Amino acid sequence: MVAAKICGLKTAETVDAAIAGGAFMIGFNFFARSPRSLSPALAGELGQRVPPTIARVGLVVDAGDDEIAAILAEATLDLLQLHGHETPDRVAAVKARFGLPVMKVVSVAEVGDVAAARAYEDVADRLLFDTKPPKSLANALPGGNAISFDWGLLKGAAFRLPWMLAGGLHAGNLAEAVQATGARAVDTSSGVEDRPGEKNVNKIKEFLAVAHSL
Ligand SMILES: O=C(O)c1ccccc1N[C@@H]1O[C@H](COP(=O)(O)O)[C@@H](O)[C@H]1O
Repeated sequence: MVAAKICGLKTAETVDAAIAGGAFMIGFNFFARSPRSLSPALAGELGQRVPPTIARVGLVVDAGDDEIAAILAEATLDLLQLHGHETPDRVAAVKARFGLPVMKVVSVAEVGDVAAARAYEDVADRLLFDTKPPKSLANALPGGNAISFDWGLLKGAAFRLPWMLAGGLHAGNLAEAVQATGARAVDTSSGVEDRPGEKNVNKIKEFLAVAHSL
């Protein structure tokens, strides 16, 4: 069984689908430019539907302390996903200031990017490997672009922290991605949508069923 996180949820119906399907984490996106972003107040409300066995993850991108504090004032979160260019020192500072575990996203395009994850092994609680947004993609988001990276780059890699795979994952490519990387946890956002920001409960269900079959 591969553990799965469903990210970018912003309705009760889709949160309930992720819970019913057995997601081990659900993600709320606070990056304002994303079609998946929601207000801290709505995340707080939706988070109350989530049982304590499932982690509520808050996704932020290069957020300052004030922004994170404003989110946490309205939404109870169990984990912060830092999806920007946060340095190891910044990761350590966020953990110390807010007392929450941190998952650092490492953006991957080439083998050196995977090696760069080592710098976070002493400060983060988890790593998440996602596709580096291609320069050729106008208005690319820092993540959530439905693009996979070369999974072979992770083959045989071992880390001192639990890690997850993300980037363009959907029910149709999940088995191959897991086989290629050895990932035991995966994350998706656009792979369970009909269009950017619009999740489909059947796709959520299907993605989770495939993950749990692996
Ligand atoms: O989904 C977004 O809009 C987003 C915006 C800014 C940073 C990260 C974002 N999404 C995260 O990116 C990965 C991969 O997403 P996808 O499956 O390729 O759509 C995942 O962690 C998303 O939560």
